[in-house]
Amino acid sequence: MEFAEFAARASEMEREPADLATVALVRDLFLDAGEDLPVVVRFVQGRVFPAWDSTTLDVGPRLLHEAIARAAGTNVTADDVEDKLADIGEIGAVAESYEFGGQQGLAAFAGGTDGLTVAEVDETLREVAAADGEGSEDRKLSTLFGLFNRCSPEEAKFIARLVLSEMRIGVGEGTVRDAIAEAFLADAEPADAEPADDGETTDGARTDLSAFAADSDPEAGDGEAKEDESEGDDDEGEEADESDDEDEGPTMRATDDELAAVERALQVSNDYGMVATVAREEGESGLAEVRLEVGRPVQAMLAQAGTVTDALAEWESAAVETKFDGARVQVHYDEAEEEVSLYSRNMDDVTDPLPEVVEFVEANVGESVILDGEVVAIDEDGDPLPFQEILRRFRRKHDVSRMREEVRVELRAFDCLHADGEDLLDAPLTVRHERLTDVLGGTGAVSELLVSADAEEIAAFEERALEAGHEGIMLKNPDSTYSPGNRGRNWLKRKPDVETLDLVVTGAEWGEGRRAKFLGTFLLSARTDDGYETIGKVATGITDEKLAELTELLEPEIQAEEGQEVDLRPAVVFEVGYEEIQRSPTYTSGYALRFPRFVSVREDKDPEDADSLERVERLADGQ
Ligand SMILES: Nc1ncnc2c1ncn2[C@@H]1O[C@H](COP(=O)(O)OP(=O)(O)OP(=O)(O)O)[C@@H](O)[C@H]1O
Repeated sequence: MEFAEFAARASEMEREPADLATVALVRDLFLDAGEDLPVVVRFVQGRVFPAWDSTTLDVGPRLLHEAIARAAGTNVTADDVEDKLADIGEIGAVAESYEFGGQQGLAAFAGGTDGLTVAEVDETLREVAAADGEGSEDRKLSTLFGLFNRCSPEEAKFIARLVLSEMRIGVGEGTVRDAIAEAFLADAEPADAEPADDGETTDGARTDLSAFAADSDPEAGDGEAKEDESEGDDDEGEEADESDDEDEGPTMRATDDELAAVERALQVSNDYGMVATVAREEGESGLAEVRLEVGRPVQAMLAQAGTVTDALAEWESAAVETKFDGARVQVHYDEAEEEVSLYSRNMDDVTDPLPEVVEFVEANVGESVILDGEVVAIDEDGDPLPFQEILRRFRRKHDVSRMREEVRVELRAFDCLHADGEDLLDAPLTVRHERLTDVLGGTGAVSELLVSADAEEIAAFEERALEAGHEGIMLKNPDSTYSPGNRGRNWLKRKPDVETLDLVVTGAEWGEGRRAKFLGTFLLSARTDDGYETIGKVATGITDEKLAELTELLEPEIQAEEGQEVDLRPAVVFEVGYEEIQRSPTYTSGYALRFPRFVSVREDKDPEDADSLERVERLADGQ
């Protein structure tokens, strides 16, 4: 395909305000792309390389401005280009404002047969990326100059944007996915036929299916013409239907299954060009065969904020893990090549900055795997250091060995996406975790997993995690599959408590079994003008040492005992976190704390300084 043709189509997309009409334009471009399909699919998204490939052109704005200036003529300087950029605000429009390369460029623009092709642009931009080492700036500059020199203004607009990886034509990942499905999987419908499902259903499905694309799409919502191309709006949908019927000939509509087939293949591969080609050549069954590949990163599954109450309401039980305060890392080990590669949350290659993780994997993993986890910085005692410390290591290109001395890092793995030739994305979390334990068992790098339906047990787990210096806990649906790039409700990062309350301990219970000599569960009360009203119990599932300390503190205050229960003289104040205050007949205050969590003993406070029932009421009203 001639690049002038591509540029003209891209301009049309830029002008088109409606989402569905844009999908139709992209679809038609894909249908006409022939052997350039993979390149065209990447170019509409402003990419030269597939999403999984972190290779960049490594061309800064100044170099691009120089190249444009040179091609624009002897009387134009990079400073002129920059002045214009300050006026116009966008490099594509600036590039478009010049006449490049005299007659040659104009001939191409006029549809001359010796015009620049999409394949040539791709090849040239790859040459730019490959220029490395001494003199590479000059080589990049002259290669780009050569390219601009052959451009019409419209072509130059898109070359400039491609160099900076932003097409600004309102085509995000959701649009490309829909266009692939419509171009290569959907059946054509007659122009005057009513769609089998009405537009609303199809649009609704698109919105759902687009969840991952909207989250992970750096362009989502950024398109000038279309706010979020993956979100179907009813009005726009209708409008687009009409214009499709009038102007575009048959309306192709991919089914939910077809869209899902494309989406799955994209999630697994992060290679839009390859997926489009497979869809065209082999259809849905070919797409179903697209597998994870060791060495090709996958998008990380993400979490929403949530509470223990949410987790236990949504699932029968929750899989609870420590939330490590580090940086996300995806570990790939190729057994045949004996090669480890590490990727960041954005799929950037971070292998070189983390040699000790590489060494750890080489020493401990004996099969090909893709693991998900976190790298954490730790001190000499093995305790976690704050997140900022890991950042000092994560993207470092220089002085890695010196930094290695300064900041120690370790892997904490929490998921296994692939092991020994088997993709595990569709396996339940608990099964993936078992596989992870097989892979790394005995190394201490596997994140502990507690599956529990008991809020107290979860509170105890959280307390241990916090005591050990971690950020908190993650709550996951034990049956959930791994959905790359998705920020769904299957992974919840527990919201930190909004407030804490300082409450008086007015009762307690002796523990059981090994803990029979410790007071374990504590009855909490809020202060009123006449005394104290109970509001909840907190079970501090902390260490024996801590329980012994609290027992020693509270035992002298015991006023009465009945079975395991004791009455305590109001003397000690606990700071307690909670998720919510509810009205409840269980306690004398008429309120109960949901998911109370012991934070500390307020040694500096007497019972008179504790929080009043009035404050509890105010907080409950304000929730
Ligand atoms: N056990 C774990 N399971 C999953 N993620 C974990 C775990 N421990 C730590 N994490 C980290 O927690 C992140 C999610 O929560 P967090 O709020 O810290 O991330 P963020 O980058 O600030 O925000 P977000 O990921 O929500 O955009 C994950 O991306 C991962 O890096």
